[in-house]
Amino acid sequence: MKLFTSEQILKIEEETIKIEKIHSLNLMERAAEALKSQIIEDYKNCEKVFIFCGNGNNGGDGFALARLLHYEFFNVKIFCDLENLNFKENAKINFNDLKKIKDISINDFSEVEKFKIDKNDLVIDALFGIGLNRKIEGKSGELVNILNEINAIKIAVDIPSGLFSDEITPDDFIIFKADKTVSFQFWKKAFLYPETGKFCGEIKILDIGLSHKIIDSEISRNFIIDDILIISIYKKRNDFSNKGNFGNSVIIAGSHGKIGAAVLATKAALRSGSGLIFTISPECGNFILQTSAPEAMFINGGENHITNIELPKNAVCGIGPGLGTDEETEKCVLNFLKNQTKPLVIDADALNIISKNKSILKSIPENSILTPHPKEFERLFGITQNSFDRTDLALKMAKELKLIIVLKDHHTQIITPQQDVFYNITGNSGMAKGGSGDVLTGILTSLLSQKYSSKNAAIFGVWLHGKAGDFAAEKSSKESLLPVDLIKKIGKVFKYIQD
Ligand SMILES: NC(=O)C1=CN([C@@H]2O[C@H](COP(=O)(O)OP(=O)(O)OC[C@H]3O[C@@H](n4cnc5c(N)ncnc54)[C@H](OP(=O)(O)O)[C@@H]3O)[C@@H](O)[C@H]2O)[C@H](O)CC1
Ligand SMILES: [K+]
Repeated sequence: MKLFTSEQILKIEEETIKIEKIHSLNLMERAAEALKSQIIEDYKNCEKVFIFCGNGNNGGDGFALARLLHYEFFNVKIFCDLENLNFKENAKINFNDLKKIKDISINDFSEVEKFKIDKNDLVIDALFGIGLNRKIEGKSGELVNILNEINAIKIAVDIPSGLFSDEITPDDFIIFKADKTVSFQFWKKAFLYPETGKFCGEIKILDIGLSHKIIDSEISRNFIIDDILIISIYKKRNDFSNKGNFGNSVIIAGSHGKIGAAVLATKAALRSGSGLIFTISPECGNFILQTSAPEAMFINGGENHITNIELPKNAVCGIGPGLGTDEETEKCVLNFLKNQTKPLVIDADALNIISKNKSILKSIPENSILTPHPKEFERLFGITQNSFDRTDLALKMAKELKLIIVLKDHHTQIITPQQDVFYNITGNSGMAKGGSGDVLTGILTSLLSQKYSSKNAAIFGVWLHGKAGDFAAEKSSKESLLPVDLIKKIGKVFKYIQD
């Protein structure tokens, strides 16, 4: 799914109106209908609904929703700025329609504290949408501050009021804190970054029937990884095949005390479809690896840490988990990287070694996949002001070095040398634990060895890793989820794609 800026969304909206020969009011009605259905689905037993409306089209959505919910027997109360009824056209039409319904009370923002709002009531924010262009101040600002203190179920229409859709919102802005954001047709960039996403709660995207023809022709370099994209990437296994058809994955990982990282990466690679798996690890891990992952072949790379890397034929490598940064390992890894010609997966301590020897970056084979978490990224490429800027710097580095950067975060991004950004929306906070990254390295190496392009391996692997985490968390809980649980769910994810 493409990710658009607010300007592009407006354009798509206008062109849909033109080619479908409809009035913009129809789109507002569709939006309100979709909102109503979602609220009935999620909160049908909720009695009181408090809707707060601004003067633009976001407010118009709120007025139209109030009318529709009233006809569904909800007790609806509307709040707007009665001292400034300077509405945009469609908001005005819906406001006037609402005034005709005598059972809906219309109140001024300043009256909110006269009402008893219960924890099971709905507070709906339709103050500002993607048209926000400055800080919320004055009466609306005071209102948002009050709403943020109320204990109720809080829903934002399209985007929490006060957030910019496409860029970082300054720290001093007043922003509605939603439990759920019900947004129209597209994800917005603000939902995907930690600084702004924390205001959005759960995200629900509603189809309001904007023209697919227009959406397809509108160019974007930003994408949400959805099931449609994954199905288009997934390569069905040919029945007439043998282990030689699915590549040789080589996991280069582990050191004394960190053999677990090698085990996790190896097991994840085994579960992700590669034909043969080799693990290059120090001798101290031999018994552990052979016992816990007997399907993989052990190659001795040193005594207690890796000092020597000898690859089998046709190897596709993933290097880094648990290597440590011993001087000998550092020398060995740098020498190894210098001599590679095929794309490989580079993670964890291999990234830390590169950070200390940045000149090696230029020798890394094109289209290799680097998987830094924010700290590793900072060590590699420098500090940025915020996570939006981090994406920009990653784009620059991916282009300059011709590498795929997997920027690990709550919504991990896959950044390509061609300057595309793919945002992942699978995964959960239960995966924020040591060892999860090792599992990802195993999956990515395995996919790369099966001849997925680097870009597709990164997109597919990151999505698969998150989806496995979601399946695992469903079964137990985020707290108790372990990286080994992800590995156990990889099979279920493949089954999900095939069905
Ligand atoms: N995407 C779609 O296809 C549809 C979207 N809908 C809804 O429409 C809003 C966007 O509506 P819009 O009217 O463009 O914008 P807002 O409602 O967000 O804001 C209205 C105006 O408010 C002014 N503004 C901006 N920031 C502030 C502020 N901090 N304080 C006060 N006023 C502010 C600004 O006007 P100015 O002239 O003052 O600059 C805005 O124009 C979208 O989010 C959806 O909810 C449709 O209903 C369905 C189709
Ligand atoms: K809003």
